Amino acid sequence: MSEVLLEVKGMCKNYGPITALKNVNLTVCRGQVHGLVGENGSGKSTITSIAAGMQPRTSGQMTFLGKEWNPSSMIEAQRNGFSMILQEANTIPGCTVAENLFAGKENEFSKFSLVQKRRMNREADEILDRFGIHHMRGKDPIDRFGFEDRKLLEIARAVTEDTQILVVDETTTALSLEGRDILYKVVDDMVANNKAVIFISHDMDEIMERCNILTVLRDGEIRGTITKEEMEAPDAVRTIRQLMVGRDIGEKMYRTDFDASCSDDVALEFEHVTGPNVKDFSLQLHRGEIVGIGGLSGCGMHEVGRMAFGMEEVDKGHVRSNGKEVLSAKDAVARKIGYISKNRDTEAVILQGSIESNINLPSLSDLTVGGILSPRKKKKLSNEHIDLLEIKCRNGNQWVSTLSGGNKQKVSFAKWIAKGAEIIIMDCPTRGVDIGVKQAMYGLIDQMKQEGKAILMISEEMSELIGMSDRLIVMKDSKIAKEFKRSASLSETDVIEYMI
Ligand SMILES: Nc1ncnc2c1ncn2[C@@H]1O[C@H](COP(=O)(O)OP(=O)(O)OP(=O)(O)O)[C@@H](O)[C@H]1O
Repeated sequence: MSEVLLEVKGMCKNYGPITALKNVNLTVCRGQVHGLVGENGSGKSTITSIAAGMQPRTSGQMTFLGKEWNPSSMIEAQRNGFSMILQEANTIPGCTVAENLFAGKENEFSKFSLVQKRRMNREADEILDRFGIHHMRGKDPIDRFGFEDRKLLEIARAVTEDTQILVVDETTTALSLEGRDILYKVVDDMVANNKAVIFISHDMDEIMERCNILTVLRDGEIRGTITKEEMEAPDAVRTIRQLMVGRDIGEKMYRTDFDASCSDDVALEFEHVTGPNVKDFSLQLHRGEIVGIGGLSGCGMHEVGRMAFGMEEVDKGHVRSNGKEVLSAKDAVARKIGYISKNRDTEAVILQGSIESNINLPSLSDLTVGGILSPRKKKKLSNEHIDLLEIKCRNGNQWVSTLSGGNKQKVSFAKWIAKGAEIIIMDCPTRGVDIGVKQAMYGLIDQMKQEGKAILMISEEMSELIGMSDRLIVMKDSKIAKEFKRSASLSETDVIEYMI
């Protein structure tokens, strides 16, 4: 075994009555891409965030580079060679790219109490270039960039020459396809330089391809460690899934039918729509139809979703639902349009609110009896959907901010199902969700189609687009580049050809 970098012994973490970690032992060595896998809420982010100095443990010991390890902040951990890329975007709005890149390190650029902005911008550009991120410059305002680009900046911020362990916490699903290549190169370089990566992901293909050792967690406990040799066994994925979930969940993920029929009724229509990053986009989405949209970063697909929900200005053309113009997000909700934003923590859920109030939010008018909100109806609706999506929580009163990433995503999905939305725009709907729940979500999406709902699924996950869509639209440079019909022979290579 190569040199041990991080050793965690008997770690426990309690949040009041909630036990997040029970007696966890973990060893990370040089040269490892150490996968941490487990269902949503199993404790993956808790272990890594404690080791990265974000929060204290309840009990247990850690050593890093052979010494006792008790970092009191992320900055302290990073200075000592332990960095983490968080699940959600963690940039400061209103600042420049360089100010974000060097947040907490401003002193390195100050002379006579003044920050040397030019030097800061220049050094930022050099760092960005080193990572292959040429389209962002130090002087640019961060607010000009979308979620995917801000995530790239976080990668550049987290990794320095001194980084010995990098934690990648469910980062790939937040990235565009090109962004993933940048991340994978960082991971490869870490291994080539005999450092280590702790890699958290729900994508089993990615885990099997990238990692050379795996630790499986369930309910805050380590359930097994799988070596490289064991990962190469023919039934390895099945064994790992069983360890994660505690039961055999089978192989079926997506729809198995190839019947792309739907109603002739148009539920949502884009007529020659032009707006920010979208040019002359036309589409008719029918009742009982799932239309997928895919493309590379900046292709315009996320903006199409925002326009459909009245969140983005339309400069030219029309967006209509049931023949009437969609004027605003409020108007969209009233017309039973739902929208799951990719930007989870800032747009899809209210973090400082309970699970119950988040799930019920779009449905408040339906939960009113004689002008007064019915507490019984509120509780019933939220409890039904907590059960339906298996949201891991104590009860509906728990704040969304205290949920694991995947469980927050389930809340954002649940509220539109609870509303009975007729048209649902889903931007990366299964982001950060574990395999068992993903399977359940695909089943629900298929059921919605059967019930005549209209679904627009925007995604970076090629397999889910191909697996679920009746029609698949590829966008490139703000326009539609190609439309595919549902087919058993459609492959990822066919689709990617039109993206690049
Ligand atoms: N501040 C908090 N208060 C209460 N419970 C919390 C808090 N933070 C985390 N938890 C709980 O700790 C458990 C472990 O969460 P953690 O985020 O580590 O899961 P995870 O395995 O990373 O999940 P995911 O795959 O969804 O990201 C969850 O049940 C979560 O609700």
